[in-house]
Amino acid sequence: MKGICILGATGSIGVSTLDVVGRHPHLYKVIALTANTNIDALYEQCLEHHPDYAVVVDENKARIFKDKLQNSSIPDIQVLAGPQALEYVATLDTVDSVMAAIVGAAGLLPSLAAAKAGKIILLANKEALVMSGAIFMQAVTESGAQLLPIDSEHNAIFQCMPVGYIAGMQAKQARRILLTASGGPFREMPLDQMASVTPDQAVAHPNWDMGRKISVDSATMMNKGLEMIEACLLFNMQPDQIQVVIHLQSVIHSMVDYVDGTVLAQMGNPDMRIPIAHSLAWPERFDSGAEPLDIFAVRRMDFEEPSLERFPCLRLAYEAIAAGGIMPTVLNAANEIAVEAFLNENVRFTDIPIIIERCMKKFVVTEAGSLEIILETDQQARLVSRQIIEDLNN
Ligand SMILES: NC(=O)C1=CN([C@@H]2O[C@H](COP(=O)(O)OP(=O)(O)OC[C@H]3O[C@@H](n4cnc5c(N)ncnc54)[C@H](OP(=O)(O)O)[C@@H]3O)[C@@H](O)[C@H]2O)C=CC1
Ligand SMILES: CC(=O)[C@@H](O)[C@H](O)COP(=O)(O)O
Ligand SMILES: [Mn+2]
Repeated sequence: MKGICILGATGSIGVSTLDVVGRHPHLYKVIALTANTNIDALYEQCLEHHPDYAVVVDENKARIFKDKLQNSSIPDIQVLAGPQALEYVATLDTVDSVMAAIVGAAGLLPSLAAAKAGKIILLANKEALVMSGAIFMQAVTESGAQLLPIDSEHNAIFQCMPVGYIAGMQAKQARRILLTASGGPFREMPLDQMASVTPDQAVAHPNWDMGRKISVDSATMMNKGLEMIEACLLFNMQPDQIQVVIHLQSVIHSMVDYVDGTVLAQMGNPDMRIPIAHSLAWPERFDSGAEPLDIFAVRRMDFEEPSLERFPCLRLAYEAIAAGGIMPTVLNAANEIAVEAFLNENVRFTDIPIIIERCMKKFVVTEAGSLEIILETDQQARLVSRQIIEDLNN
C-alpha cells in the first residue's frame, strides 16, 4: 500500500484525486490533506479519508479547524498550520506519492521539497514547473524522484511516449508534439466584445470543470502557453517542436509525431480522473470512475490553428521561453496577478496580456540560476504587475 499526500486537496484536482483514491482503498492510504482556507471542505474530506495530517495554511482558519476536530469523531488527526507545514507533510517518510495540486506559485516550495526527497510526484501544478524550470527538473533527476504529469495534455503525451520513457528524457524518435487546446469560451467572440466579458463568462469552460484561475487561463490561452513551456521541460523539446492545435471537442488530449510519420494520440472523455488514475496506477492501470468514451456521440473532431491576435497570451509565452532565463518566471507571476485582478473585477479581460507584456518589458533577461533568484524574481514581477494595474486604473 502506498502513502499519498494531496497538496491542494480541496481544489478541483484534489477532489478528483480523492474520488479516484477512494475507489482503491487497498492500494492507497491517505497520509496528508492540505487546504489554504476552505476548512469546511477539508473537514468533510477528513471524515471520509481519515488522514494522519491535515494542513491549513491560513493560521486563523487552522485554529478554528483544530477546535472543530477536537470536538469531533476524528480528534486524532494532527492539524498543522502555515506554508512550512506543506513541505513537512510532502516529505514525510510515510508518504510515497505527492499530488501537487496547489494552484500557482504557492505550490512551488512543497512540490520542490517532494522532488528533493525523491517522492513520486504527480504534477498538476504547472505554474511551479514553469517558474522554476531547470531547477525543478534537476531536483527530480538528482534525487531519483519519479515525475508523472497530471495535466491532461502532458499525461496524454507521456502515454504516447515509448515504453520505459521517463519525464525529462529526450525521446529521440519523437519529432513533434501536437498540444491540443479547446480555444476556451471566447474562440469565436467578435474581438471588440472581449473587453467587456465578465469573470463568470470567462470561467465557463466549454469542456472542462476546473478551478477559476486555470479557467481564465484557458480563456486567454495562457494555459496553453504555460503548457507549451511545461511540455518543453517535461519532454526535453524545443518550443518549435510544440505545435498548439485547437481541437474543439477535447477528446484527443494531445499527440506525438514520430520520425516515421506515425502520430500517436491519447483519447478519452474530458474527465481529470483519467490522467489522475493513470498516474496513481502507473505502470499498471485501474478504474478511474470516468464514463467510457462514446465515439458515436463524439461524431466528429475539428482542428484549427490558434490566432495570436485573438490570443496574445500564447504569443507572450513563446516570447518568454525564447528569451529564457528568468522570463518564464516573470510571465507566470505577471499572469497570476493579472488574472487575480480580473477575477476581482479590477481590470478588464483584455488588460491581462497588456499587464503581462508591460511587466516582461521591465525585466532584463538574466540566468535563473538558483531558487533564490527565482523566488526574488517572482516577488519583483508581482510588485511590478501591481504597479502596472494601478497605473492602468488611474
Ligand atoms: N482543475 C483542472 O482540471 C486542472 C488543473 N490543473 C492545475 O492544477 C492546479 C490546481 O488547479 P485546480 O484544482 O483547478 O485549482 P483550485 O482553485 O480548484 O484549487 C486550488 C487548491 O490550492 C489550494 N491553495 C490555493 N492557494 C493556496 C496557497 N496560497 N497555499 C496553499 N494552498 C493553496 C486551495 O485551497 P482552498 O480550497 O483552501 O482555497 C485548493 O486546495 C493548477 O496549477 C492548475 O493549473 C491542471 C490541469 C487540469
Ligand atoms: C484539463 C486540462 O488539462 C486543462 O489544462 C485543459 O486543457 C484546459 O483546457 P484548454 O485546452 O482550453 O486550455
Ligand atoms: Mn491541460
